[in-house]
Amino acid sequence: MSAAAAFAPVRVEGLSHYFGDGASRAQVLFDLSLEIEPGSLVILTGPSGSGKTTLLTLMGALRSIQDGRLEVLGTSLSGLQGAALTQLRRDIGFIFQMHNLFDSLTALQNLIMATHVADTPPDQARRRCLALLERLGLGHRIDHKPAMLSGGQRQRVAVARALVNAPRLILADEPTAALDQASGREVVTMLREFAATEGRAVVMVTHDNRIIGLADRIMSMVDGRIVSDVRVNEAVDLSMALRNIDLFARLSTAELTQVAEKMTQRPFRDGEVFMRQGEEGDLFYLLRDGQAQVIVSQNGSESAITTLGPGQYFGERALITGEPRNATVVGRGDGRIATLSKQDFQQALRLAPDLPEQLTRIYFGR
Ligand SMILES: Nc1ncnc2c1ncn2[C@@H]1O[C@H](COP(=O)(O)OP(=O)(O)OP(=O)(O)O)[C@@H](O)[C@H]1O
Repeated sequence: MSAAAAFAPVRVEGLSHYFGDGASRAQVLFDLSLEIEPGSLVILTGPSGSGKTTLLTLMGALRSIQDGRLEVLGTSLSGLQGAALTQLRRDIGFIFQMHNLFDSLTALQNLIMATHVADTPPDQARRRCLALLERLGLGHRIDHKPAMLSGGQRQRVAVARALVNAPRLILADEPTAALDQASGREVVTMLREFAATEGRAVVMVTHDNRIIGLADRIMSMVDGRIVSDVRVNEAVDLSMALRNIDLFARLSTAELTQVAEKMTQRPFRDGEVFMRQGEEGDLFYLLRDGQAQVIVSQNGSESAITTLGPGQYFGERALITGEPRNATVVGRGDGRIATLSKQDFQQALRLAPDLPEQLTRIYFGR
């Protein structure tokens, strides 16, 4: 197992979720798998009702796991209860739309109150709370109660409160909704620094386009599924890798970036079967890290015909010809793979004007 995998703050495998019973039972999350690396600020975005908050509350151990696996800070949440559940929630900082500050306490007291769960010596706790409020531009408001603060100031107190015990994971739902652009960026920049310097992670649900550029990674959900998963720095990297692929070599930088943004990248484990001979093809694969073995079965016997390495691709033939997969491809060792849906792949090919002719030559020999 790689070091990153061993310490993933959040690991989701085959997670599904349902609301309601009997005839009104509705599935809202569909077989999600993802891993969040330490040190990253991840934005979860997508249309209303796509399942973002449901996923976030599952990660926060605020709902029971129904189907699949979810590990947070190394602890599996299935069946977790009692003291173990309380302990885990203490390691998580929550920032929700309803900030739940205590109305009868001042900003500073709200923060100090939150430090009580962590057995911090009172002097130290007070100093830390003051420094955080100062940092969030609330140094002159420490003795104000929530009713005397603006919506944006209340939200910043809630952010400070989530950070005060230095949790290893922060889950935030629309933390900038009540803030103007400058304060929104300030809050998110602070969360990002927090994630990066302490090796922690922040997962944030947002519709706020003004802050999306601050994320390390952007996951988009539609109808309970993750439809794209882009590591921001990696998108640039990925478009460089695409440029080296003959199929895409004629695309402009802007077009390559567009394609890269539609790709999903994820880790894979030794032995994972990416595609099987005889099946219909629905994805294009680009190997980012690690190796993959191409196996062809003929007359009942299997032979490994080649091993692919980083930067090499597979799966294009079935998407172009419409024929079933002509080989099985299996991951060898742990690695990372990027995939593109059939529809996005075909759209990308259409961007290169003379490509269809070339492809006909290559794949149909005409
Ligand atoms: N407690 C509940 N009981 C029944 N259905 C629910 C419940 N909570 C959420 N849902 C449904 O689950 C789906 C996903 O909701 P969720 O709140 O996770 O979406 P979201 O992407 O966070 O939306 P928004 O951006 O509007 O907050 C929606 O169809 C919603 O109506």
